Parts: sequence; C-alpha cells; structure tokens
Amino acid sequence: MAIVLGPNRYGKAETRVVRVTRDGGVHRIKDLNVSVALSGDMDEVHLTGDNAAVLPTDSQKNTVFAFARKYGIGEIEEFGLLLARHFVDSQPTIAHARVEIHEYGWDRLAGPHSFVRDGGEVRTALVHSDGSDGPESVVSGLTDLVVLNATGSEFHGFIQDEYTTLAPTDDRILATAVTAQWRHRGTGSSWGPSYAAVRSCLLDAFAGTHSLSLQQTLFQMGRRVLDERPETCEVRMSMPNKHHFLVDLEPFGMDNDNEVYFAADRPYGLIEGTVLTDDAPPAPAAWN
Ligand SMILES: O=c1[nH]c(=O)c2[nH]c(=O)[nH]c2[nH]1
Repeated sequence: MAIVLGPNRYGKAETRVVRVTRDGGVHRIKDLNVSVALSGDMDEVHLTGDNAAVLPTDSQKNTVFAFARKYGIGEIEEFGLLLARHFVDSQPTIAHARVEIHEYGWDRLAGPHSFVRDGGEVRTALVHSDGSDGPESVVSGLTDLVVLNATGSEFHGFIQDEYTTLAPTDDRILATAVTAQWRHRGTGSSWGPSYAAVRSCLLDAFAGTHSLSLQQTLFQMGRRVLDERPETCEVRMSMPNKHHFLVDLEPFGMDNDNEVYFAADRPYGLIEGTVLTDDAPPAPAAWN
C-alpha cells in the first residue's frame, strides 16, 4: 500500500483590510475579510519540506494590503479577480487561486467621515482563477439576510409517524436568515447593480410567496433570481427555519389568536437547496 498526497491548498485566511478613500474632505470606507487559498506544484513542500514553490501566506496577506492601496477597492468580485489572477500569473508554481471575500457594510453618519456598521447582511464573493488566460468562475452572495413574514405561511400535509407531535397550521410566522450564493455565467457582470438586483429578487420572492413550506419559498426565491437575472445560472441557498411558536396563554385565562410567539433559537430546521437553469454549464469547482 502506498500513501500519496491528495488534494491540497494553502493561503492566508481572513485578512481584515479596511480601505479609506479620501474624496476631498469626504471619506469612503470598504471593510473586507479576504481569504486566499492557492494550489499548484505543492508536492515537494508536503513530501520533503522543500519550500521553493511556496509563496508565503504572509506575502499573500501583504499583497491584499498593497493592492488595496494601489488599485483601491471597488466591487469585491473585481478585487477578488485582481488578486486571484495576480497570484497565478506572477508565480509559475501556482496554478490555481481561490479568493473569498466578505464585505461588511457601513452607513454614513452626519459629517464627512463618520460611519455606523449597518448590522445587516454580509455581502460575499468567491472567485476561482487559473490565471487571466485560464478558466475562471465568480460566485456572488450574501449571508445573514434576516427576513420574516408575519402571516402568509402554512405547513400541513406532512408525514405523521409515531413521533410526530407538530400540529398542522394554515397560519404561522415564517422567518429565516438567508445565506445565498449565485454563480455568474461569466466574469464580466456589472457586479454592483447585479448584486442589488439579485438581493431585491430574493426579498421580493420571499415577501410575495404564499408559503406552503420553507422549501417551496426557497425554490421561488432561486427561480426569481434566475428568471430576472440572465447573468446568473445557479443559486444555492441555506435557510434556517427560525421557529416562532405560539405561546399557550390559556393558563392565564387569555386567548392567543396568533399574537404572542416564543422565538426559539435552537434547534432549527435547516433548509438547503440549489436552483439552476437547465443550460447551466457544470462547474462544481466554482463552489469549492
Ligand atoms: O417549512 C417547513 N419545512 C419543513 O420541512 C418543516 N419541518 C417542520 O417541523 N417544520 C417545517 N417547516
């Protein structure tokens, strides 16, 4: 039996870079968490400890800061492509770069240089590149988009086995924290407008779907994105069912006509799914 090296990658994870742009007296900020993972001719470093092919993760971190200074930070997909292409194009031993970026939003306060963290969802981008001449993919996304429908949600008709106690309902709260990622067909989308439009599709479909299950809502959300945004071809979503249980107020002589709920934080149902167009080119590596 021989023991061999399997798939591997390495890089600097979670470089937190904040870029301030001074526009006269008015400041703008971009606040990112950048994770780089590189792969290529890395047999020797694993098998013998010869580091000749290794671009240190420390240099990768420095590159993130240097590029923020040199090029500024626009849309995160663009910044990710810039970094990924640089690592592969500049280093013969690096064949593939994966750059994942999370962007934290800041809202402007009164005055030209004060901000408050928006506290809402986090915008994400996942870029893979084999260099400027090679295959590339871009997946945009968001996490923690917390939404709630106070009515318009039912759940009934499910399996009843010997352990089922859940009562069927034709009126419940439906709440979730959406994590969604959508794959672009190419690498030339208008990243900012596309992000805003996809986000609206997700929200509109969540609000506009009379839900018979969170699974059905998930599919409608993905479908809305693919219907309206031709630059996308696949949407993956992960949505915890943030259960809201009606509180029994009878012991206190009170009724409860869908007015008082207990918001449980765990356990939660976790509903996950992929929605894609039937012409979506297969790209499993785009999600790695
Ligand atoms: O929308 C739902 N889907 C489920 O699969 C499920 N299971 C459950 O207990 N409640 C719900 N709600």
